[in-house]
Amino acid sequence: MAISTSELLRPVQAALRFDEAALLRYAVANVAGFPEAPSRFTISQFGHGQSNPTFCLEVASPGSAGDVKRYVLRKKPPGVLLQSAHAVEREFQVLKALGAHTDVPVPKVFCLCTDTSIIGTPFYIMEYLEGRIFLDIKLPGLSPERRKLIYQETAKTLASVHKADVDSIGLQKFGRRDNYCKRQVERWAKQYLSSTGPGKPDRYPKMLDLAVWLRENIPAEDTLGASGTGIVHGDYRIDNLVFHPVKDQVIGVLDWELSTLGNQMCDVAYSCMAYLVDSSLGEQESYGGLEFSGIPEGIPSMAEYLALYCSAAGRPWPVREWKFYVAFSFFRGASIYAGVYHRWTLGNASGGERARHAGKLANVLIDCAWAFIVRESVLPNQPPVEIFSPGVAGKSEEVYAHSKQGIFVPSKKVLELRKKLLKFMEDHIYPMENEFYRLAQSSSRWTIHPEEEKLKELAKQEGLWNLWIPFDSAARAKMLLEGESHVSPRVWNNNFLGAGLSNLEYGYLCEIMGRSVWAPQIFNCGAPDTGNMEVLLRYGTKEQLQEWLIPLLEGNIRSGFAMTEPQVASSDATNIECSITRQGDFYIINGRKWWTSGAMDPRCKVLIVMGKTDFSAPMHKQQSMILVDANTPGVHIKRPLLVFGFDDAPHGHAEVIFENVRVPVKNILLGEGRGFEIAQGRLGPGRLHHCMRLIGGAERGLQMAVERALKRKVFGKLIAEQGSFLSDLAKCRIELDKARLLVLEAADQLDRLGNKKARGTIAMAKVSTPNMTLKVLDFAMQVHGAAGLSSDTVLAHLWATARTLRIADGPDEVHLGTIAKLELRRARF
Ligand SMILES: Cc1cc2nc3c(=O)[nH]c(=O)nc-3n(C[C@H](O)[C@H](O)[C@H](O)COP(=O)(O)OP(=O)(O)OC[C@H]3O[C@@H](n4cnc5c(N)ncnc54)[C@H](O)[C@@H]3O)c2cc1C
Repeated sequence: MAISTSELLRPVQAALRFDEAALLRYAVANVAGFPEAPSRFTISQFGHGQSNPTFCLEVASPGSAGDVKRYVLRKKPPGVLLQSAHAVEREFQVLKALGAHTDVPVPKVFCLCTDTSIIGTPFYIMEYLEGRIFLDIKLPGLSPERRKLIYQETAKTLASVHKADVDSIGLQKFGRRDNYCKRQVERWAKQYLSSTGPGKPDRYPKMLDLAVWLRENIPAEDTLGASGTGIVHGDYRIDNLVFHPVKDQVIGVLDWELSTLGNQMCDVAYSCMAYLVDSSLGEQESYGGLEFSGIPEGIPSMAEYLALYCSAAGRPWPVREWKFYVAFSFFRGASIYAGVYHRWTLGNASGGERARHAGKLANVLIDCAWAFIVRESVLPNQPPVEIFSPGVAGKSEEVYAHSKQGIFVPSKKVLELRKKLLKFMEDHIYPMENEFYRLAQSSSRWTIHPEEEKLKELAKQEGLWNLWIPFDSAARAKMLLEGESHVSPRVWNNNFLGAGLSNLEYGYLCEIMGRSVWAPQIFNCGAPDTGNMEVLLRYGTKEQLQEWLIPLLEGNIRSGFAMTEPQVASSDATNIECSITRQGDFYIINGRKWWTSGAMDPRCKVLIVMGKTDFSAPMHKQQSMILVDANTPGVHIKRPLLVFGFDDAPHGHAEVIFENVRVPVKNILLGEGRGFEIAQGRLGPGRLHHCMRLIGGAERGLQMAVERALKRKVFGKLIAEQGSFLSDLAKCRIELDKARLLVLEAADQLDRLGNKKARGTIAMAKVSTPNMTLKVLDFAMQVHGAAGLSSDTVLAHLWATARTLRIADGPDEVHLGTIAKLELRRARF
């Protein structure tokens, strides 16, 4: 459980007492609003913390009916101090700048006193923050959901500190930014030497070796002093944060004694120390951190915490340099604890008797550094993404927030986007449909209508571009690509990584795009591009992202997904026969695919091909996915396939032969044998996007049916006045709204629980939505009479598309099998 700020207060230690009357006179004169002749003035000391002694001043004004004001005083410790340590003047400076000019949560500072005649040392007075402090990093007594929120907030707050622009808040001279690590290694090495040795506590030789290793492994980025530099807090830990008394929100970052400017990744590594070592002072058997003692449910792993930080701060994933930063943190900690221990031997450690253990702890940290250095791997190559899903906690708060209005109520942001989208459809898409159809039925059908590219630019300008990208996938790509000079600034400036929506939020927008078969691609939200981009966002390497994802995000190229083969039942992908065989630095692909949607499009430049890299491996480890440049020799586009006579030009569904196609090894996605894993990641959201679009198609059909029925008379009455019409209309509305709710529920589950756990509901949506859409469109066609079956209305094309989706992305029977299997499993347990 957390402890409240006031619970940390203790009587002042005898060695730290000072002249209270002098302080009172000073405070009255220098702190605005400080009661002038208080009826009560008491001082207590915060019992937590080791460095600068910190006190609570309680002041009651006369006649104020017992109202007590609280302030916090922080001072240097008495006695001889190490040079540059305990710099309360610097603490004051950084708190003042951050408080005045940024959103970083810090206590307000009132005055700094450098006159040592008042209470013996310099001090400053600041705001007292009543809130919760989590002294135990395991957060006992909290639910997993709240633990996750507390750690998310901790990572985000550190990112907010690091994002402060020191040049514009007057802190540009607060420290040097270049060569920070190099200078820090020397500083703490020197400090260690001055706290240990002859006549002082023993020196640990491994510490000297550690200094050598660090000097030899300083990251190249350290010399640059540009990106990744700025404010470094220096002691950023969860117990230096004050959380709001009720909400899981940081209201104050404390203890800025070690703050400076420099390489901020040092700060991040330091804030991860709790995962690796328990550095609380005390007599203990083991000093193992969370990774050793077990990470309590809800608390993210170190890699996840780091990913949260990198995402919030917009920093690249530090896989190469992480060993240095962590080892440096241990080194610095060891030097600090050696200093604390030395001061204890001299009798002036502010932490009192607990400081007797600091010497031992310093040596533990040195051993931990070496244990970390010799680890083979310290971080996954790519940041984990699961932690970005809102989780149960996000959901429960969301549900609570919405409970006054209903669960599926779109946010203001979504409503605004929806309004814009509806207008765009009215102004630009519906009026162009006939024109698009005309070209698609002409001899130039496999070319792009010039208006399409113009509308794409307009959609970008309107902020209606790539709305499908879920925020967690965007976060991973940002981490991998941020700072890469050859990524066009357009990607960042124009929100090409989406609007930060969840799948649920996208659901409200995608269905509007689904009202016209031409719309999704105008917003770069069409299949199969979205599924292919999702694969790259989730599983691509940095190089793959640069080569293929960026042009796809920009809408400069299109893509295809080649899995289905004519000669085998492809609803069971284990049957696939296409071979992907390694030869030196290349893979050779041989196989025959069909229904590769989009492959006829002149802009289609890349295909994701699924095939087998190892025919002898276990069933689900045989398949791999590989990126194939569509212009590679041996890729033969044979013919477009027709769906009830529609060839869907200029997009098309192609039969493609792969004949000895040579593809560089770097094009493999995720690794050999990982094809099924990727398919799971791709198909979940992709299937739901189809369903969302179908809801829109059904909605348009229903609207057209009503409009027709209100205009056309049969046997003396409007169709809308016929009883059979009314009853069918009502039934269609019921079916449509049922399916919509199921799709939204599946999207919500996808956000909260992930692909695997949401698969049952996704399967239900995937079966019910095309079947519902077919019924509604059939009704609309019936109301239109023969016109409904012609190409004079959009109904026939919408119907043909809906019919394909009882087969494409898995036939109904396969999804029904999934639902039934889960149902039986539920019954058994
Ligand atoms: C318009 C359209 C676009 C497409 N786009 C693409 C694309 O871009 N890329 C791509 O790779 N593929 C694409 N496909 C192909 C599609 O994914 C496959 O058609 C689908 O997976 C089914 O495979 P299949 O055709 O080989 O049918 P089969 O596997 O031969 O199945 C035939 C039938 O068998 C029955 N069946 C299957 N499994 C079961 C079961 N477990 N229980 C009971 N009955 C069962 C079902 O009735 C099923 O329809 C597209 C298809 C269409 C129509």
